Amino acid sequence: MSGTEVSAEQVGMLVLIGAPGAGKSTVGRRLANRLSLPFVDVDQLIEQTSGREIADIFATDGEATFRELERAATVAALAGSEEQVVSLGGGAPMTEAIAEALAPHHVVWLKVSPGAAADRVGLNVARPLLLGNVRSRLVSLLNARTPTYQRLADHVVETDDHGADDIVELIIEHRRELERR
Ligand SMILES: Nc1ncnc2c1ncn2[C@@H]1O[C@H](COP(=O)(O)OP(=O)(O)OP(=O)(O)O)[C@@H](O)[C@H]1O
Ligand SMILES: O=C(O)C1=C[C@@H](O)[C@@H](O)[C@H](O)C1
Ligand SMILES: [Mg+2]
Repeated sequence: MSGTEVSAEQVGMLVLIGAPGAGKSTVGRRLANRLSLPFVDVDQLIEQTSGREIADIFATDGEATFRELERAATVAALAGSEEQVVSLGGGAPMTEAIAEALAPHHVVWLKVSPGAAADRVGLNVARPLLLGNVRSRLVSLLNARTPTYQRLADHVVETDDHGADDIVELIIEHRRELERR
C-alpha cells in the first residue's frame, strides 16, 4: 500500500480513551482519515443530538444528567463491530456499562501527564470538570482514572513527547503488528 491511505482490512473498531487533553479528538479524526474509516467523537455526538454544549448540560442539569446522556450515546456507538474510530469522553470509561461495552474492541489509551494536558487545554471553559486550577484538577482526575484506563486498554501510547501525527503513525504501526500475528 502506498500513499497516505492505509488498508482498513481487519482493523475493527478502534476506540481512543484518555484524560482531557490527551488528544482523543485530534488523533481520532486524523487516524480515521488515514484509515479511511468513519469517525465518531462521542462528546460531539452528544452535543449534536442534544443541541446543547456539554458545558451547558453540566451547568444546568448537573454531571449525573450528562453521565446518563454519555452512557446512552457511548454504548450505542460501541454496539456492533463496524469499522470505525471512536473517541470517548475523558470520563466515559468510569461508567461500568461503558467499560463493559469496550470489551470486544481495540482500545488505545492516549496517556498524558497532568502538566502536558494542562498546557494543551489551557483555560478552555468548554471543559467543565477543569474549572479552577486546571493542573490540580487534572492531577485528581488522573489519580482517580489511571487504574481504569490501564485496565481497559489493549495498547498504551505515551503522548507527552509526540505530536498528534506521530501518534497516529504509532497506532497504525501497532495495528499492523497485530494483523501480522
Ligand atoms: N500529541 C499532541 N501534542 C501536542 N498537542 C496536542 C496533541 N494532541 C492534541 N493536542 C492539542 O491539545 C488540545 C486538546 O486535544 P483534544 O481536544 O484532541 O483532546 P481530547 O483528549 O479530545 O480532550 P477532551 O477529553 O477534553 O475532549 C488541542 O488543542 C490539540 O490540538
Ligand atoms: O473528563 C471528563 O469527565 C470529561 C471530558 C470531556 O471529554 C467531556 O466528556 C466532559 O467535559 C467530561
Ligand atoms: Mg475531545
